Amino acid sequence: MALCYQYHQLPVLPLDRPVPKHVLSRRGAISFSSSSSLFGCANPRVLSQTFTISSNLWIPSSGWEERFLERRGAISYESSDQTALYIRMLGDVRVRSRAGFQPERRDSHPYIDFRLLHLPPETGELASARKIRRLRSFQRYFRSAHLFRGISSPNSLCILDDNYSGQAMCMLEKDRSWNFDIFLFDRLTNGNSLVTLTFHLFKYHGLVEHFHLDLVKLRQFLVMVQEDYRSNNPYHNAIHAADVTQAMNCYLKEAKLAEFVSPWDILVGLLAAATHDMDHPGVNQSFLIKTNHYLACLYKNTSVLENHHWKSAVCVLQESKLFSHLSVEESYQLGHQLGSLILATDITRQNEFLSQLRTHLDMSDLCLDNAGQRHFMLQIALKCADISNPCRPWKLSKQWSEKVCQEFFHQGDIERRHKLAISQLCDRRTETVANIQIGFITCVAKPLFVEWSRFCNTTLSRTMLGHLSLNNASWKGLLKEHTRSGDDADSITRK
Ligand SMILES: Nc1ncnc2c1ncn2[C@@H]1O[C@@H]2COP(=O)(O)O[C@H]2[C@H]1O
Repeated sequence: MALCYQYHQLPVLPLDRPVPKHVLSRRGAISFSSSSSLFGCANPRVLSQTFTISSNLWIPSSGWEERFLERRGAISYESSDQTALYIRMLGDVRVRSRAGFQPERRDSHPYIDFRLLHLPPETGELASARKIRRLRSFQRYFRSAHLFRGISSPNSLCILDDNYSGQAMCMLEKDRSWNFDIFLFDRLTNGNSLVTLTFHLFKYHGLVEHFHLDLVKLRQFLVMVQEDYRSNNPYHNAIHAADVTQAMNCYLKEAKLAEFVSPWDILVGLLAAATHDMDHPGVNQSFLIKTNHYLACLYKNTSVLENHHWKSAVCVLQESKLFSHLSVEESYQLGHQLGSLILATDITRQNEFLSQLRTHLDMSDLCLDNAGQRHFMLQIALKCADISNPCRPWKLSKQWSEKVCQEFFHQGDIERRHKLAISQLCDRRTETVANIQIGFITCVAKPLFVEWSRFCNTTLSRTMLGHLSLNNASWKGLLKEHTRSGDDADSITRK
């Protein structure tokens, strides 16, 4: 069965209509057959002129190939990769036809316009769902357009926004607190935690002055990054990126690193944290491989997602022109080091990094005034930040655990529905959140954080290990309770 992966709204859908020659994808993403010469940067603004949307499927307008090819001049691509000019996936669909649509407040939950409830009944459930999705896209567009221009919402709730902004600013004063509640911060910033936090950190670290950054371009860049995360992913969304950026900032301030890191290291570290999961589709690599997704083909089944996140980041960097004043060599180094950090977050490479770190610590041979070794420690720091959620206080950690498992189980549901082999940890009928957490903490998180604590030897690194043990114990307690009462799998996290 031919499968087409729908980005904005899982699941995989059987293709029930002829597909235009090179176009394989649906709304929210565009892909091309691997043999196509049309690998290029699918910029939403270009695509909205080039394609029309019909029944949720992108249909090319006449002359689209020429127009699309024109765009290739502005695309970044690896000169070493002959076939693969990079495809920037379409992060959003701009729906422009809804004049008079009033924006409403949005918190970290998906936006829903409740007037949809009053639509005539014959529109049916599917049509309503589609409209909700389109309105949500519009909301994102509207919100970002306002952010660009610094315009606040015209309705009365902007008074509350000011109030919330004040509270968010108070939170930023404790930007290095390990108890930093990123979920609350996201609500207080009206869903803009990634933009607000990263913008603040760039200013706090003096990166704006040091690299002569244009503040407007910086904000536009961060808005584009945030927009490229998919808000309907329970876990791999912009709040996760903000959480990782906050953790990375804490780690950059750890004495052993802080003594040596340069403004350049801080710049690359924060950029990598903010962009490290850009345009994550909410499914893992094995899913992309088994559904013959074009990204798997493009990146030859190796670090497929991480390569995609990196290339998405580079595209947005270029589009924003934030670093257009850097020399060719500096720009190359920025892209290269960003890639090396993001690629290190591939969890399948965990042992490779862990054993290198162990060896260095055993030999006490880490020399952080060497740029290469500093970069290695930045890779480790980003890896730690990426999986730091089990080291947060229980109230925060539990939420992340539920979200990541929700994403796993959603993938498993799709696989079951389409009679694909259900990926490890993704079967809600056999797995529980508690079991997954105990396994993840024991086999993945603890070994890494033990070494990290050996390296840092600070209060923070010991605090993280403390939370890790407490959280593990809490999950074990929940599991025991669950086993005694014979509850169903889902109820285990409700307790
Ligand atoms: N709390 C958690 N429980 C289980 N797996 C996790 C948890 N946090 C992170 N992960 C996994 O660690 C992976 C790190 O890389 P990814 O973000 O691609 O995907 C992440 C998840 O698969």
